[in-house]
Amino acid sequence: MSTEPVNVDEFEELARQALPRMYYDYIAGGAEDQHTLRQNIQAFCRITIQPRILVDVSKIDMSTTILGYRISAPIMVAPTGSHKLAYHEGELATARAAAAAKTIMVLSLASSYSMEEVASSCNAIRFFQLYVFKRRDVSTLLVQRAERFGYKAIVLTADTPRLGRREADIKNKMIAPPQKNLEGLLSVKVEVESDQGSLLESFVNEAFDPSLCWKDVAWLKSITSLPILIKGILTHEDAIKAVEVGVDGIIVSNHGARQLDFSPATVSALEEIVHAVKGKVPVLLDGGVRRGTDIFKALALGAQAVLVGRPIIYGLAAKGERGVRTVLEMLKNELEISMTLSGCPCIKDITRSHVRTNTHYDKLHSML
Ligand SMILES: Cc1cc2nc3c(=O)[nH]c(=O)nc-3n(C[C@H](O)[C@H](O)[C@H](O)COP(=O)(O)O)c2cc1C
Ligand SMILES: CC(C)CC(=O)C(=O)O
Repeated sequence: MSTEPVNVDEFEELARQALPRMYYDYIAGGAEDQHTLRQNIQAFCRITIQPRILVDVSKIDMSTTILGYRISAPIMVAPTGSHKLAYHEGELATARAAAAAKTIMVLSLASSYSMEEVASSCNAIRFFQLYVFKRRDVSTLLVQRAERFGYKAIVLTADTPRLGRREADIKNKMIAPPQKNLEGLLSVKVEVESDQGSLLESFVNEAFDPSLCWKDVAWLKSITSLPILIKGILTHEDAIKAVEVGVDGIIVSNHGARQLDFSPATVSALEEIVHAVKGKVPVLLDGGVRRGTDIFKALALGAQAVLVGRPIIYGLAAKGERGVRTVLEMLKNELEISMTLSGCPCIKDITRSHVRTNTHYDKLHSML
């Protein structure tokens, strides 16, 4: 029997075997009771796909355009920090795999390799994810470097005024991994007692700016000409505000359930956000995407693309660059078969009527 993984979930077990416990727990874990972590996956399971038959599906075109950039399929690499914890070539390997898959990589500010090193290692289309520090001058400098080194958009992560309570990291006394982008600018070392729990949490709580608010989007716009996406939107109220302050895109995200436990599963928040946005800016989604059918469902509910977080790191930990390539290929292949079997030759053919959410079934059951 082959031990090669046949789906994305199987990479998680390989990664678990390959990684020191502290790192695996950090990557896999969510906040507190991890309720939202489970719901991110389960909410997809409550949606059914309504296939159409007798459609010519001899050619399937998964390509799409995000902020004017053509990608081979609506599957992007989510920003996740510290890829060297998983594999020595870290984000350099991830970026090469994203380039091979002809998709967009969102590089985390908290990357192990610097944004300049990643830029020169591949020709992937790259966006840069930003955290705003109390030291605004540092964030400004990072944005300017990203623009200079060919990053095509800024993804402002807005759900992290402080770090969520990740109990495994507290128990493991998770380290604060080095962040190459901050070298010479900001130290990740914090003054704490040695038995005080997660050092990453201490760093974030000391360095990130919890006063960041809507008016600061104007500040961000004043320091860059790049398009700005806001990551971490979960309500229609905030989606409307984001459009009002003039962002160029929205990422529906609960940070992989690592911040506020009991925040909604992202796919269950998607539709109200799509309705609120009324097509004015693209809406993307991340959280719990593990199958091509998940991607199909998110697109049917109005997302323009999805981003994938943990599976990319699991691929990296298990098999380096080849692992990330395989993860992206698996998701693409699965999306292709989902589109074929549901009668959708192109991305635009996937519509709201191709899925049902469980509310339909609840209604049906109450009628029976
Ligand atoms: C190990 C890890 C590190 C992360 N680091 C960042 C980060 O630096 N910036 C950020 O905006 N989001 C970060 N995220 C959140 C991801 O961008 C994304 O929202 C989440 O992983 C999506 O859920 P999924 O892992 O179920 O695909 C991180 C997630 C993980 C698992
Ligand atoms: C806070 C960052 C350094 C990493 C992050 O966003 C995460 O661990 O979820």
